[in-house]
Amino acid sequence: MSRIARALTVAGSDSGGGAGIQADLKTFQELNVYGMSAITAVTVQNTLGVTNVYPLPSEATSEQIEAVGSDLGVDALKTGMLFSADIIEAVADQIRAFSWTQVVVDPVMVAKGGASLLQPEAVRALREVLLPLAYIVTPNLPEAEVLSGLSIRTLEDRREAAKRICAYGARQVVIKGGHADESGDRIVDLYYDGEAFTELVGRRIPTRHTHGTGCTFSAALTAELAKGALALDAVRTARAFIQAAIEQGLELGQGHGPTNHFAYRRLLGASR
Ligand SMILES: Nc1ncnc2c1ncn2[C@@H]1O[C@H](COP(=O)(O)OP(=O)(O)OP(=O)(O)O)[C@@H](O)[C@H]1O
Ligand SMILES: Cc1ncc(CO)c(N)n1
Repeated sequence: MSRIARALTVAGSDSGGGAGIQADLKTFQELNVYGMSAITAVTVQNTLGVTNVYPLPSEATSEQIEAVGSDLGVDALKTGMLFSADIIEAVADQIRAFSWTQVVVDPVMVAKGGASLLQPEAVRALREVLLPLAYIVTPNLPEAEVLSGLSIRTLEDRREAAKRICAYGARQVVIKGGHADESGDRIVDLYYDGEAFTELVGRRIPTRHTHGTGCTFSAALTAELAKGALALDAVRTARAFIQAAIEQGLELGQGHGPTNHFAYRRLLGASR
């Protein structure tokens, strides 16, 4: 039997189970990848929002990465909520020490309800220390504005922002369109590989249950890279995964509920 692909998530814990480490591990499992985690912070969170954040010392994250990297091995990893510049530096040191290249950076900054998941003074470290190590970076529109320093209104602005983000050293970027024009009936995620743009157009699903969409999308992308997929193929699968997960929502909680991490498996089962 060939060895199972292994993915690591370096992110925060979401007690509500829809985002963060929990969403990542569920997604890895659904895509037949062995999942591991290095926790950066514990959030007190449900579908109504984040009520507290308890960051871990950066050594705790660093040691978790070292423990799994030196023993189980990592084919691809993603970063999510990193919270502080110290944690970003520690994660970057480990990525360099292991010479990992299949690195997805989801530059998580703010939770849906507005709680800060990244200290403002850590943005610079994210841009200057982590982006150069990223194989693919997956900002939403507000995050792309912060990283690029541009205000993004049109698709042309998005292209310019993607170019600037790649200029910081990221190999490829996907600027996600979830936050664009809420009334439109389509969503465009823009992929840029440093040379060419690809627009991934999908149907916007009218729902408030979109908690953890970004985490789930970047986790699916990481799982596909761990299995050896090419970048654009991995992006397409991740889109299909999140589309199904939003479409077949679970209707849980009183606020922004989680997506359905089982949905893609059911979709594949139905097409067989
Ligand atoms: N209502 C929707 N219908 C269909 N696809 C969606 C919808 N909302 C988001 N997506 C898709 O989900 C993925 C994540 O996009 P989004 O812009 O919501 O990320 P995010 O803001 O980082 O998410 P979060 O911070 O909640 O984890 C993208 O591929 C996007 O196209
Ligand atoms: C722990 C955590 N990471 C990321 C997000 C962004 O969705 C969240 N809400 N919580």
